[in-house]
Amino acid sequence: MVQALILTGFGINCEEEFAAAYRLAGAEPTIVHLNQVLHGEVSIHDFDILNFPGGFSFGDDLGSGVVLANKLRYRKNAEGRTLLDDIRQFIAEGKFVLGICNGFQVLVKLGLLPDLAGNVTPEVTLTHNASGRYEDRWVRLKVNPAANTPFLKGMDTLEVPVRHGEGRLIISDEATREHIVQRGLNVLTYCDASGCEVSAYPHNPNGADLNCAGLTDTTGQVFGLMPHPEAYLSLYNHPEWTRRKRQDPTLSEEGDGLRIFRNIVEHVQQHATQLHVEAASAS
Ligand SMILES: NC(=O)CC[C@H](N)C(=O)O
Repeated sequence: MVQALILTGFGINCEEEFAAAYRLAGAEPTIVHLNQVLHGEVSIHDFDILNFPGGFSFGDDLGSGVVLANKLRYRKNAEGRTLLDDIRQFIAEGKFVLGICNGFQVLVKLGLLPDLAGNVTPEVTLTHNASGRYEDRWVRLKVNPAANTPFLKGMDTLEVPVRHGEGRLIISDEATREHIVQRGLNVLTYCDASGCEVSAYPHNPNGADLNCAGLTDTTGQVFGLMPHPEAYLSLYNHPEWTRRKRQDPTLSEEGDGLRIFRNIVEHVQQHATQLHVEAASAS
């Protein structure tokens, strides 16, 4: 069974929704306090997908995700390794990392997204919404057709809620912006009800550069986004479900967000089967 490690602690608060998403997608979720990983009681290497849920880690002090990212970058275990060292090895082994909202902020502040140069130096940042306030509502996203990540395979648009105060992506360097666009790493943009990209408020809730709601790294194995797909697992999570179901009784009872979790779980399953077949034919 595909194993998903879900980190919690220090003010992270979406771990149960993450676990529900992976359970519905056919994986086995394990929720673990970050300290258990930092103290060597749990190894990320026993898992296939490493997950950073949303929340208010360290009360958003110094900027959302900053303290948690620094803990991963600088705190050394008994062998003198940081968790960032382990995460880099995890990615090099072909495994997957997902960060949502505060989790996305951690991956960006850590330099794992977009990580164009491969040296985990932060290249972009996420800061306070241009509206100057916390945005808590539903948005629609368009998947970049150039996206090359199993998380978004076969997807075109999706509706999901946002709830954040610091979701504004800033790309201050022109060369970085060009690289991101050329490689299709800006995998999600805000759009209107008809699926047309719209960068104006309120469609784009935070004023993000490139109208960007989510990024991947160059391998497509690391994926982060501001909106919350784990909060739309069932049609009944949506405020308009009664109206929609009345209009179309055949409407699927699955929420749009579940697709992302199904995608990555299926990808890991297929890859495991492929390795199994290769090992069997080699022996
Ligand atoms: N829902 C969240 O993860 C919020 C992230 C962060 N605390 C912010 O407000 O931007």
